[in-house]
Amino acid sequence: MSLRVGVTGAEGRMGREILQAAADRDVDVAFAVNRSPGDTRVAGVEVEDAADFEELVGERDVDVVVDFTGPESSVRYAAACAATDVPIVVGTTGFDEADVSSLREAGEAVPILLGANFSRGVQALLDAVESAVGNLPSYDVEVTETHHNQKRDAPSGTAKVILDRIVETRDDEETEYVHGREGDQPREAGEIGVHARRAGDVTGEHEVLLAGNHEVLELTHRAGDRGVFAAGALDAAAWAANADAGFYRFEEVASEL
Ligand SMILES: NC(=O)C1=CN([C@@H]2O[C@H](COP(=O)(O)OP(=O)(O)OC[C@H]3O[C@@H](n4cnc5c(N)ncnc54)[C@H](OP(=O)(O)O)[C@@H]3O)[C@@H](O)[C@H]2O)C=CC1
Ligand SMILES: O=C(O)C1=N[C@H](C(=O)O)C[C@H](O)C1
Repeated sequence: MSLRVGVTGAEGRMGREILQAAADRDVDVAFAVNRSPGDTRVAGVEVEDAADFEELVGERDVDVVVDFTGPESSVRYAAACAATDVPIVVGTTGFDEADVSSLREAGEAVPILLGANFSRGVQALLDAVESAVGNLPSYDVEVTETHHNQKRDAPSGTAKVILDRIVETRDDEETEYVHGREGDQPREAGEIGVHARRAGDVTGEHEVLLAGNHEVLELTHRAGDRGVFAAGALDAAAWAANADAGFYRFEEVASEL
């Protein structure tokens, strides 16, 4: 039987990609919602009002919800999923610690799968970063991300996951993030520079630069199309639909998909 998904943020950049990818791979759409639904259909699917999410997720036959919206709504949708026993894959970024605690709490009732980047290439980038940082412990590290001019959160969710991986690998309590630099600000030991650029319609780029000992290593991922995120999110949805309740991160389960 084919997977039945509920889609939030259906008229957003990612919501549209998810609905198109669902149509392309014969995934059924139980419902699609947007905060301010327009009159048009997206990939042949009628878009309903996100105000009715709690009713729709309880009443429609849905295996898993796929959510790319904003932190407030994702927390609300995850709580409604927990109350109705429906797993949810969350692609939204920009959460604060309280939001993540709320998502974890929802994970006590249903599978909650959080992924800041559903591309396969970024999962490989994380492994490459771990290897490079582990092998070059004394090198300076700078992380730069570039996105389209409509992106709200900075640094990107992916950059934060990359930073977490660097810090876990270094295991150095002195590490401090420096977001951009200005004025008289020489580099301190233990610093990791973090740079967020916003321009045009760039889909998403992440670069990790390691420099020391008269050499430079650059590890870069560029997404050419949002379809890579949608494909990974639907793979994750198929996994989450059959998982046990719990709070999962995409980078922990990606190799199983
Ligand atoms: N994990 C991954 O692989 C990826 C993650 N993302 C993340 O997904 C999220 C959405 O990105 P994108 O599609 O580009 O954004 P868009 O702004 O294009 O779309 C977001 C959609 O969700 C709705 N929405 C936004 N914020 C809220 C909110 N607070 N409450 C309710 N509805 C909301 C909007 O509806 P309305 O227009 O009515 O407000 C809109 O339709 C971002 O956090 C982004 O960083 C993006 C790409 C890949
Ligand atoms: O907002 C985006 O567009 C993207 N957001 C994600 C993030 O914040 O890391 C993933 C991707 O880079 C595109």
